Amino acid sequence: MSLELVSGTKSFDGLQQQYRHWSKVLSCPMQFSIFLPQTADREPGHRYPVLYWLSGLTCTDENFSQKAGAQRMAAELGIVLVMPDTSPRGMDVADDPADDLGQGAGFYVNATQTPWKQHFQMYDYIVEELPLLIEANFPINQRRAISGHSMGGHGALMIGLRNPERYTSISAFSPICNPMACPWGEKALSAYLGADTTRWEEYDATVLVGRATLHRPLFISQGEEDEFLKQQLRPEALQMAADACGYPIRLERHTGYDHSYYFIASFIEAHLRFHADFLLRNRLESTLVHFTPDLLKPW
Ligand SMILES: N[C@@H](CCC(=O)N[C@@H](CS)C(=O)NCC(=O)O)C(=O)O
Repeated sequence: MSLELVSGTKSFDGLQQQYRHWSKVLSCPMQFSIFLPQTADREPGHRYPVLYWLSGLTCTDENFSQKAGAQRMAAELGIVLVMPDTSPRGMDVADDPADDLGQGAGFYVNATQTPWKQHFQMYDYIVEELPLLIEANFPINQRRAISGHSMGGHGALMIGLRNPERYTSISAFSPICNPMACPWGEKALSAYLGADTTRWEEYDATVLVGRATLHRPLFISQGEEDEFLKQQLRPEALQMAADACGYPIRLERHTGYDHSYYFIASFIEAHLRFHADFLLRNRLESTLVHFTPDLLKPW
């Protein structure tokens, strides 16, 4: 798979870049942003761990890179940031005039319904295709963490809970915690997956938390003045499900903050430091909350 450099600029001694590539999984060209730290005191051949960031409704690969101010801490900690787009795009790709369906609103699922299924395979793109591409082309190791915002927070929680062997740690800002039971989720999951709600469960963090056999460190930040909190996000549903099955989650609520990137920018340092604690450890097993010997691998 070849990569085409779209733009590049120096930031905090590292590089902020955008690339285009052909996605076999999504059957269209895709763009992603990446921040590559460049730390003078690291030895030649050093390989960095990666944080994947999934953005929310209406976003592209650029919202986080331009608004969150994450590069300073990523440079200091020595973490690569990978920021994919939120859906397949293009004239030939199905779309909907609403903000919460179609292009810019892929919900990180593999669609099974017409007209979406031809291109909307974002789950496979984020879990399989993109990491392969990143790991083949950049100086990184195979330690991955995942985070995101709103629809992307849903994506990060759902993907992290389903793939604990792939990610050292999971975090989210203002995530859609229970998409099966909120208007955004009901609309998207019924369009992409059809009417059978048992298929929706594999994409709902509140359901998945109860099915997890391996617990990763999980951190959520939520603003109390978030305009979508009560109707769309429902962190209390996830907290209840996690408490019921003994999955430890750290849910921090912040007075006065809303749903915007101003909130993300205010707390991104805490999330990067949280992930660094696990990404930069010597062995993955030290990150396990519940020790499961079968899944231990040297890193
Ligand atoms: N327009 C949408 C919500 C759009 C929105 O708030 N998007 C968030 C993610 S859910 C975002 O990150 N927007 C882009 C930005 O603030 O840069 C609605 O009101 O239903």
